Formats: sequence, C-alpha cells, structure tokens
Amino acid sequence: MRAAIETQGLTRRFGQHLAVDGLSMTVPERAVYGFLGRNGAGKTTTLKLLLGLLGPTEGSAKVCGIDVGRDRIGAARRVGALLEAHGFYGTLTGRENLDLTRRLMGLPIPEIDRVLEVVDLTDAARRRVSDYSLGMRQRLGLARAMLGAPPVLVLDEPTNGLDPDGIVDMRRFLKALPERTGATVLLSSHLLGEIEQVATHVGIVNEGRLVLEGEFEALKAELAPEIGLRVDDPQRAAPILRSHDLTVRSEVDGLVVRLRPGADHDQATARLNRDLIEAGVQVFAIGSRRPSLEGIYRDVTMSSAQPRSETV
Ligand SMILES: Nc1ncnc2c1ncn2[C@@H]1O[C@H](COP(=O)(O)OP(=O)(O)OP(=O)(O)O)[C@@H](O)[C@H]1O
Repeated sequence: MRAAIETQGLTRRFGQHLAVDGLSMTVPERAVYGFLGRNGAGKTTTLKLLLGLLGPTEGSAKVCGIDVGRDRIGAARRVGALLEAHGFYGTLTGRENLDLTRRLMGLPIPEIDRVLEVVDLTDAARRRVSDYSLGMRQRLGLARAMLGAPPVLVLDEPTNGLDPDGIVDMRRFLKALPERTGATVLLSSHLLGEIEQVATHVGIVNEGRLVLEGEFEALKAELAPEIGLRVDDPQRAAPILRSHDLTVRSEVDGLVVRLRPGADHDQATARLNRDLIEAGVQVFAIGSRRPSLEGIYRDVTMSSAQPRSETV
C-alpha cells in the first residue's frame, strides 16, 4: 500500500492552544478517507497544514511522497482543495471563474470542459455564479479543485450547507471519484452518517489527536457484536441482562447489549430472550445490530463525546 498522504507527529499550536497534537495519519492511495471529529477538533487546521497554508509547530507532512515543509509548491501541485470559502466572483460565469485558476496554473483550455463535465455543470457553465445555488457553487469548487487532475483531493466539509438532494448527490459523487478519476480523497466531516456512507477509511480526531485510524470495514469487524432489544419494561430488563456480565445501554429505540468479542450471536440472543421471558418481561423485538461508525466513535471518544444524533 502506498500512501497518498502521510504525517508524522504533526503539531500546531495557536498561542497556548494545541489545535493539532502529534498527529500521525496515513491516507492510502485511492482511498476515500473520512476525517471525522466534532467542531473544533482540529480538522481544518490539519488540512491547512497538509496544504502548506499553515506551518507546523512540529512534525511533518508528505503528499505523494513530497515533504510539504521542504517543497511546498511541489506538494501543492499534487493536491486539489475545497475549503470553506470559495472566493468565486459572482459577476463572472462558472466557466470564467475556472478560467482564472486555469490560467494561473498554465493549463490548456479543454481542462475546463473536462472538470465541468465531471461535476455535471457543463450546461450551467455560462451562467453567472451569483445565480448558482449553494450546491452548484460547491460543485464548482470541486471542479476547481480538480483542475490539472491532481492525484489527491482535500475537501473540508464538502456537504456543508447543501440541501438534502445536494447532500445525496455530493455523497454519490465523492464515493465514485477514486474509480472515475484515480484520485485519493481526504474529506473532513463532523457527521458520522456522512463518513459512514462515503468513506473506505476513517481517521477520528479528538482534541487535536488522532484517536483511531483504519479501513472502515476492518474497524467494524473488530467491534464487539451487539444485540438490540425492545421490551415492555426496560428498567426491569436491564439488570437481568447485566447479570450476564454484559454491558447494557439505553438508546432511543430500545436497549443495546454489547457482547464479548467472539461471542456466538445466535446463542446469546436465544439465552437473553429466554431469561427475559422467564422473568416476566415482554420482548417485542430482539436481534443483532450492525456494527456502526457510531459504535466505533463512541468507543474511542467515550470520555468526552455525547453523540446524540448522527452529529458528533
Ligand atoms: N488561526 C487561529 N488562531 C487561534 N486559534 C485557532 C485558529 N485556527 C483554529 N484555531 C483553534 O484551533 C482549534 C481547532 O480548530 P479547527 O478549525 O481546526 O477545528 P475543526 O475540527 O476544523 O472544527 P470546525 O469544523 O468547527 O472548523 C479550535 O479550538 C480553534 O478555535
């Protein structure tokens, strides 16, 4: 596996505040790497360090093997970025805005048509950006990031501000990007569901530190299996479940029991079901729960996280 992005002990301080704290991450080539963390966790600062827009207090970052600190321009040539502020000229058309960047980069004119087509903006390219919806601007931002076909795309909260249709479109688009263009995508988000639906790999950042990283499916496979239950009397059911020395928690849709790693799911389900019924608890539903990113997130940020909904 080759790394498209690699950092070693990356650290950035703002005065007394440690925004990024000894962060070592590896983004494999052609991955869609979801960089997950709550607001203020240090995601944007990390992305800016990767792009050479900020210098590190300590540590280093490499993009396609090029050290960002030693060769900022060389590394930047390999990355297309979509950060929060688009900076488009509203009075110019989408095409004209892209042309400004194309000229700066010394790219041929057909490159504009190529990226417009990738983001499905060919038909709207001659309209002024001030008439674009937020979703269209976001796609134009992506098109600009893709000018020159950089092997790595760094996207900061790419679905921020999009309406539900726009979010679905953007997710579908990002998921297919490595296949379509061969690019590696690093995208930051504070939304569990977003990363869950798009990413092949995940890195979780908490208070500036990378607390977990890996291939998403492998991380899920390592999670202890869980059983979800709906019963008539959760207060009575919980101690019965705990008497099996299992962890029990309450969620909006019922109780969740965490089994020990390697436990036989079916056997455990049958046993718990029997014990509850024998104790007079009515069981409305019982069954295995798919390991989720929320479970992974909860485990690694247990001390301070309170993921109420899908928002971290
Ligand atoms: N230029 C700056 N000067 C001082 N503090 C900063 C600066 N930039 C970021 N910070 C602080 O560093 C921490 C990490 O911020 P960062 O923007 O990287 O977080 P984030 O995970 O991207 O969150 P968000 O999604 O809210 O942008 C925050 O506490 C923030 O206030």
